[in-house]
Amino acid sequence: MKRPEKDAGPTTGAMSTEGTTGGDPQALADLGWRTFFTAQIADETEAELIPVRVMAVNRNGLLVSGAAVETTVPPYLSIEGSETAQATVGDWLLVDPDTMRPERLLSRLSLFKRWAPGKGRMVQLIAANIDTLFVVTSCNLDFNVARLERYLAVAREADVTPVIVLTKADLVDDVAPFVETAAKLMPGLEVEVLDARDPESARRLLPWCSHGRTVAFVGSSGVGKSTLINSLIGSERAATRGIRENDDKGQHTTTRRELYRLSSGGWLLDTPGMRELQLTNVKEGLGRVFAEITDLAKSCRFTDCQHGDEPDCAVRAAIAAGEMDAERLERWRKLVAEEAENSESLSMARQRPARRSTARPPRIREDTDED
Ligand SMILES: Nc1nc2c(ncn2[C@@H]2O[C@H](COP(=O)(O)OP(=O)(O)OP(=O)(O)O)[C@@H](O)[C@H]2O)c(=O)[nH]1
Ligand SMILES: [Zn+2]
Repeated sequence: MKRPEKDAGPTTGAMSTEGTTGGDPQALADLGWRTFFTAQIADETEAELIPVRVMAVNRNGLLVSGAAVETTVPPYLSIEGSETAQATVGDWLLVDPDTMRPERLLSRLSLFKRWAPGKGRMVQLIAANIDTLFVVTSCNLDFNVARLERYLAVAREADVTPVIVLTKADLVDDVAPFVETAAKLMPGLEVEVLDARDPESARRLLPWCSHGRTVAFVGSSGVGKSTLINSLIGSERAATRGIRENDDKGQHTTTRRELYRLSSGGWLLDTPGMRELQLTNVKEGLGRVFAEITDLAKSCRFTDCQHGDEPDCAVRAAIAAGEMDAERLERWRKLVAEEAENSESLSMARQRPARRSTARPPRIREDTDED
């Protein structure tokens, strides 16, 4: 199926919502609705349904918001056995206005998921319809290009635009080498550098956090994510503290994952799953991050060239000519190997349990509090 065009750019202003009857178009646009979703409404019957966004996944249902609607609806379960069979936080659903049952899950702009081994668990959905992933690292000890490339690959695999955020700019004499190194890690990559403690400097992230846009943060502990999030959430900062305190004490929380409103009109998706993004099944993402290697490899003599000692290797020729960094190739090699090993060990772990009938759809499981 051909996907409708996504709306482009971080600073896109008003988003069209014509074609829905789910209430005030502006209220829907505020929640992140855009033409990509409108275009999926098939017919008049579907136009009668109410579009709602999943704000949190609870044990007993989905907390959803729409235009003048905020309620809990039963879990969405489709008969199709695929990753579209369940709704996750950030998803858009069409619900029946009379029964308030979810009737349809709309195609996603992006999807973070992870593969889990054992007990028939396969795909765990983490979050849908995130526009921007802020990959946070500090301009000091935490700065590690291979780790950044790993996050970038996971973001690109999920169809999310990553933005590198370099914090602790105040602790180094010269930020230029960090910015320069980071910017080269992926074609078109944007890099922001700031002191996360300064609320004025956190404003640098606002272009991605405008009305209806959804963002998430990843990065090692202590790099400044919470500090930045508190600046962006503004008056609603207590909400974030709330989940953190609950998580830290391991308390049972009914809404473990949620979308938070940012003072700029955007949404922050902050979930434990986001903080544990893994390098599995991200072959395509790696190809996009290391686009120059993927491109050069097309000119290697052998289609399966490993860019080692094969003759007529275009990648090694580029390194010899000083057009490419040998260390970059080395990191690519390691990440590809790591990705293959992780993905392989997961698929082995999945095959180990007694085989089920092939007629049965793959099981999809949300990550719940037992994890
Ligand atoms: N000097 C300086 N300190 C910072 C900056 N950003 C964060 N810090 C400090 O670093 C410490 C850790 O910041 P947090 O915002 O808690 O880091 P985090 O990424 O949320 O860490 P986790 O919650 O463990 O994931 C705090 O004491 C912050 O005040 C910065 O840009 N400059
Ligand atoms: Zn080659």
